[in-house]
Amino acid sequence: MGLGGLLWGTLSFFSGLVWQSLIPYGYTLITIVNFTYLYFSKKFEVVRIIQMAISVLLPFLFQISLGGFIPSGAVIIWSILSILVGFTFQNRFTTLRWFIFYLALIIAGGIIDSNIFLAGSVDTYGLSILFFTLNLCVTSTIIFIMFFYFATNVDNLKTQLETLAHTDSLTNIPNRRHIFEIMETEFNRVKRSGGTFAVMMLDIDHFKKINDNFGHATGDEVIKCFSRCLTGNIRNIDSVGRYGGEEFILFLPDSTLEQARISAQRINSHCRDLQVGTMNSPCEFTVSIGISVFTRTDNCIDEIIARADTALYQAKENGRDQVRTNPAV
Ligand SMILES: Nc1nc2c(ncn2[C@@H]2O[C@H](COP(=O)(O)OP(=O)(O)OP(=O)(O)O)[C@@H](O)[C@H]2O)c(=O)[nH]1
Repeated sequence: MGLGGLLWGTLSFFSGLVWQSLIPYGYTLITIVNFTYLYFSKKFEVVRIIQMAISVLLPFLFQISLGGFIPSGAVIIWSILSILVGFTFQNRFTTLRWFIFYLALIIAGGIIDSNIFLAGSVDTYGLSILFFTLNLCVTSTIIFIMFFYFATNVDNLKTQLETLAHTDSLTNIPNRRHIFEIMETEFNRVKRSGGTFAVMMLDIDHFKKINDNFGHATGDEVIKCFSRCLTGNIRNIDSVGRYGGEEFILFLPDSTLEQARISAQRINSHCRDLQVGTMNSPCEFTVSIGISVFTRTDNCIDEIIARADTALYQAKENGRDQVRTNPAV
């Protein structure tokens, strides 16, 4: 766009429109200053607004300086191009607002240029301006709708991809990466502002035997059943994620070791009552749970997870189907 301003300015300059050429040259200059400012300040929002504003307003100013729509018709295409480029670096509804602004300017410009209000009637020149305005509004709206539709599809695809990248496909709960992101954010918040949280590692006991005895499909059903049990037994501020295989992780904000232990025991005993239907006998399962809490000396979330993992290992070593904390309580 900056290059476009440079070309337009040069074209105008050598066509004898010396002072008018300052407007596109000004556009190029502001663009360079704006992007240099972005490079150093990283204030994307400010730069975005300035760039969209000059992209819509300066072509109109250039047009006025040339004497209206007819002598400068092509310039206005510059604006619609800038607005469409807006789709790539801002929200599509923000782009829509800029487009409505652009349409309002075109309509206002067309009406003023046609002289309809001053003259009280419209002559052949005025009529051609009004037709030109109508034509411009219709074609730019059609082009805008096409781009808006395309941008909507891209946005929907982006949302779907984000959901896929964050969700475990078997259980529909956050996957390992996403639960880590959640825990890391909360860890940083608690480290800075104070507070506490607990982390629970949960593992289905002898899951290999379930697979071997009942088949892989029943194994998958057990994982889903356990996942439902977890989501049904947590507060809405807690987060659950599939850590991998038959291992899950529960993140409990504002919880002490004792509170987390009570919650873990509830999950542990609830699992004993669960059954997954199979062709033969129902499949029952138990879980082992290890818990730890945030301490002020922790430097990263992995340290708390490692402690919970040690507690889980102890629960397994001690005969499974039980809850262990680290430190022990
Ligand atoms: N059905 C099914 N099995 C899985 C899935 N992910 C991992 N597994 C199986 O889970 C089993 C885990 O076995 P182990 O790590 O030995 O653990 P375990 O048998 O539960 O033994 P303990 O944890 O010591 O009680 C492995 O056989 C994996 O192949 C899955 O998504 N579905």
